[in-house]
Amino acid sequence: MPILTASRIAATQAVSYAALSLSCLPSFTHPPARQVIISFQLPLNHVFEYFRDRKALRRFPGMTPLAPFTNLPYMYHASRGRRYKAVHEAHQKYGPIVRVGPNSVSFNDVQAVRDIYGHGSAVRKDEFYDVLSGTHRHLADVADRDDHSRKRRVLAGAYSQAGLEHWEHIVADRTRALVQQYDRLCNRPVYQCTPHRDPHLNLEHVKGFINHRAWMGIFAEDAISQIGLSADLHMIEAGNDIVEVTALNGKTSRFSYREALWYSHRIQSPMVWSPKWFKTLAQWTSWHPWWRHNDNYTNMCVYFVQQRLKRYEAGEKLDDFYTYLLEDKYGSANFYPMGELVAECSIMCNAGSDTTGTALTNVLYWLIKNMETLTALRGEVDSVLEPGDSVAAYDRVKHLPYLRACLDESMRLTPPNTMNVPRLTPGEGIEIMGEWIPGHTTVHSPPYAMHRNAVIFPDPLAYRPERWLADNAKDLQPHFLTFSAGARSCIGRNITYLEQTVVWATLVHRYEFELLSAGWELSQREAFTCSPGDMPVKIWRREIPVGGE
Ligand code: HEM
Repeated sequence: MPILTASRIAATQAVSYAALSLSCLPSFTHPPARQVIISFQLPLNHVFEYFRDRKALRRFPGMTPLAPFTNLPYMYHASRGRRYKAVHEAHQKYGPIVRVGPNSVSFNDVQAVRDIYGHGSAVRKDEFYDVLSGTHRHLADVADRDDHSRKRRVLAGAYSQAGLEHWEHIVADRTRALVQQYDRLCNRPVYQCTPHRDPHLNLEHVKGFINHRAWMGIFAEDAISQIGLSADLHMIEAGNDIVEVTALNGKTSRFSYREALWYSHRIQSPMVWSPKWFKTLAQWTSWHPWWRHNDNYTNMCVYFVQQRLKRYEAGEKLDDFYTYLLEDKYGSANFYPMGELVAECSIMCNAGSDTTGTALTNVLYWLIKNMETLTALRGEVDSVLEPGDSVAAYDRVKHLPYLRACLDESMRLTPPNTMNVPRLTPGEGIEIMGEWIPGHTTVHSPPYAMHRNAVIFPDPLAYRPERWLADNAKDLQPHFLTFSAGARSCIGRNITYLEQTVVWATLVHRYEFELLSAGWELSQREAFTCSPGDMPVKIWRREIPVGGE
């Protein structure tokens, strides 16, 4: 712990008296004058806390000069969708430990990943999750360890590698529907915008192209609704992700699943980085139309669960995630409250669609930009599939090393989850990277920056799947933070690999692709996850060589 010097104590006391004198303003002060004084008091308190430095965090460089005083710079970058880049740039400039807010420190080092996220670490989920949670906690936002273990045990079978056989046929079926659409669009390409539309794109100019971003979002949403709740939304067949939902008040509405999720992320993601202010800021911005999307998303989850419960009560035997939630392994009802069932639906439809849709989009971008890689991948896929196979059988492609390396390399360069997933140090404090961090401090590691460490990933900006096949490939894993790490890492990673593997083996086997132009770049914008913008792609059927011709 740091030792206070005499000069530091004097400075601390001086600021302390200034702040104290303001907070003890006599009640007879004229109201407007009082407001003016209070508006000065707020920033002064921040300055006071900075010099007081109770937690000795002043030893770490600030992400910006203002960051040690206020969360505003972090929130500002979040509102512009480039928080992850600002953190990366700060680490490049100042080193592996950077203070990103008055009570928030980012650690860009694998030792920190072990200390913060590792099994056995005493940190817990940050207040960030508390303010975002609803009446009931779900698997991702529950802070209590026992409650988390209980939830994770209940769902473990559904998410396990062995459990994948239950979902393979759904993924194959949805991929088949996608192929039917892409076959149709080969002849008559139709460009559809999504919430990720790029304002700089001249839409006239993209005639003859499909929006691959939109289709990957639709695929992921359709697949997870079916895997999770047996909800046959058939969005791929419809060619859009419009859901029709009856809310508890009996009102029926139609809206885009993706829009509901995306705009509710957009409105919440900047303000949540100041958890103490979140509720106030939400109230102040309650007029904003994006909050309506948040309501839509909640209504959608409630509706999905109601529909699923109706089928359960009618005695229908279904095979989906909800079977695990509704009954134990002996078939006895679990009787979870409705709020908990809705909360689990919310995380499943969110984490299970947004991230995978993003990952599926990014892979194609990197493959088209690196044609020799695409050719090598095709060679591998063609070697195990027949020319006439319209959908890749998972059994044939699940162990293809180059395919897996292509997926991992895309998720390294463009991790769908760029967020520094925040954790709170325990009351007694902990040591991170050899530094003592006092209790109740927000700590985290940045995937985007970790994945650009040139020592671990030489030539870090190059898309080079071969690095995942090299002799030292195992050593890269602890630096790969796409799915976070430890006991709270992603439980859905087997599901997303299943989806990505089948979709990409199928698509590279069947189609050729072209971007709008050689220099065209895919935009990325972070809300909670980092979402690619719309992606115009020209597709056409391949002439598949028969018998190794
Ligand atoms: C490329 C795809 C995916 C990525 C990049 C990803 C990433 C992550 C990350 C970084 C976390 C930790 C979040 C935190 O600590 O706040 C997480 C947790 C979680 N993910 Fe995923 N995920 C993906 C796919 C999925 C899928 C397909 C599902 C569901 C079907 C899913 C469900 C979950 C759940 C329930 C948690 C909470 C786990 C816990 O706290 O025990 N994810 N994911």
